[in-house]
Amino acid sequence: MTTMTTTTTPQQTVLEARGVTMRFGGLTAVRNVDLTVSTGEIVGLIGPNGAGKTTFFNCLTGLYHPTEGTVAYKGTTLPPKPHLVTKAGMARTFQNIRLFANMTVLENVLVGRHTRTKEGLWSALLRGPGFRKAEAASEERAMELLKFTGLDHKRDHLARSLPYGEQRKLEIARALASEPGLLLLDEPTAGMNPQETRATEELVFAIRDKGIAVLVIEHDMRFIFNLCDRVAVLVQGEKLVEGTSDVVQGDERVVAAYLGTPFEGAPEDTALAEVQAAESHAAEDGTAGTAEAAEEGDAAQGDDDK
Ligand SMILES: Nc1ncnc2c1ncn2[C@@H]1O[C@H](COP(=O)(O)OP(=O)(O)OP(=O)(O)O)[C@@H](O)[C@H]1O
Repeated sequence: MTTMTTTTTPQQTVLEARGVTMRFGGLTAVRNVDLTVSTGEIVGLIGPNGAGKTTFFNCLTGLYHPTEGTVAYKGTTLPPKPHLVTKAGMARTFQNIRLFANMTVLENVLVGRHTRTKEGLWSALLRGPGFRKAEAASEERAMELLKFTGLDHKRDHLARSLPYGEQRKLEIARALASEPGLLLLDEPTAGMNPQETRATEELVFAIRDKGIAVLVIEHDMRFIFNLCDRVAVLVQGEKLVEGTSDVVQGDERVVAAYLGTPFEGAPEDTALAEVQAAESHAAEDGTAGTAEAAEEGDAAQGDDDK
């Protein structure tokens, strides 16, 4: 047996979700999901529509109180309260953009800094005197983030006047304003054209290079497989597969889950194998061509065409 020597940089676990389950009445949207994200990692969370991805994000970020399970950030279990989760170091964007539409680009980022200033959210939104004082100190950092996301030239534009792709970038800038160690992105390229998607890919790599771990939900598979060090696949609330992009792309269960087609070992497959075995047995016995065999053969052909 050969011994393999690996050189790995020590990684810190940033996020550790254990046995997360979320039930809505009789519906279990997320079932017993474990997931870890470490420093320096970009992890993807994929799955068909309704698989439970956003519900899982909501459990991680305190919007939902999971029915079972725990969520820890850098070894400390988080209370299910969004502002405390953000304060601890986890920030997120939303599937449906949630900006302050009538505030400027700069103001949106400044509001995102409220967990890192002494002023609270209401003071930031109402722009009280305390906030104005803190604002002066925060502005430099906010401008750095606008530059980083390529929005510095739009600082005084109202958020609602930005094109869609820039609104998504602004959401990311605002999330970064809370100085997170982990950024959760919910469908960051939804509605983007291919150029904007590529730019977002570059932006996520740059965020990772700044030492911020990233967990991203996305339906654009090219984006996910280009970007992620590891991908977890949720299907009907359960984690079906987790691995590198290559492992996930090569897993027939994932393809089957997306296409709704049977895979090797699936019950439909066993039935098909039984039909084929019966057919060849009939052919050996010289009974091929009977009505029964023809019917079974048609059924098998029908399955193949699906
Ligand atoms: N607040 C809620 N109350 C009841 N059911 C909910 C709630 N939120 C989500 N669900 C249900 O939980 C399941 C998972 O939904 P979720 O939005 O998490 O899936 P998703 O994987 O994010 O889907 P998509 O890719 O379409 O965004 C769905 O059946 C959904 O209808």
